[in-house]
Amino acid sequence: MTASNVPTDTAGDAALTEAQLAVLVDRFYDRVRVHPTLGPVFNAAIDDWPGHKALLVSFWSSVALGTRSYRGNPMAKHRGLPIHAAHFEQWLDLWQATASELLPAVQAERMVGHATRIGRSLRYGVGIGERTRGLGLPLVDVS
Ligand code: HEM
Repeated sequence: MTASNVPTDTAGDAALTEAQLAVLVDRFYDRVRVHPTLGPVFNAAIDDWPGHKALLVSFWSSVALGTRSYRGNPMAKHRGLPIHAAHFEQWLDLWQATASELLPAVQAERMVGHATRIGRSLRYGVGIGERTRGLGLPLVDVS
């Protein structure tokens, strides 16, 4: 299904469709590829962009639509990548901007909510969660 077939529901109360997710993923990763700091990380890891996009559509349709089509281990995939906390913020900013442009506000908000939660877990998983900023207590660090 092409972008022109995607139903436009400006009220935002219709159910999100896999076609909408496919357009979101397509536009998002086109932007990621040319992003000054995200691009180099992704372009070094991904050779097959159509394959990556198809995988991510199945991931997001499993998350947002409950299709259970995705099989994989995102945590393991992100470990070992040269990712910093700033990458997660930039990733989320771009996701939010792209979702807001393409989806009705309610759906965009929902997709940003999913990504924020998953992103937080991934950050912990790759060892750059909030806790790595320290405990925030007035203790002397003897490590
Ligand atoms: C909310 C934030 C994020 C989500 C939900 C997310 C989700 C995913 C998913 C589902 C995959 C596919 C895993 C698989 O192969 O089964 C993936 C792969 C990947 N992600 Fe993320 N990701 C996020 C943030 C980031 C960030 C910040 C970066 C780096 C700047 C990043 C870089 C990559 C790369 C390079 C791959 C491909 C890895 C490979 O195939 O070897 N991701 N991501």
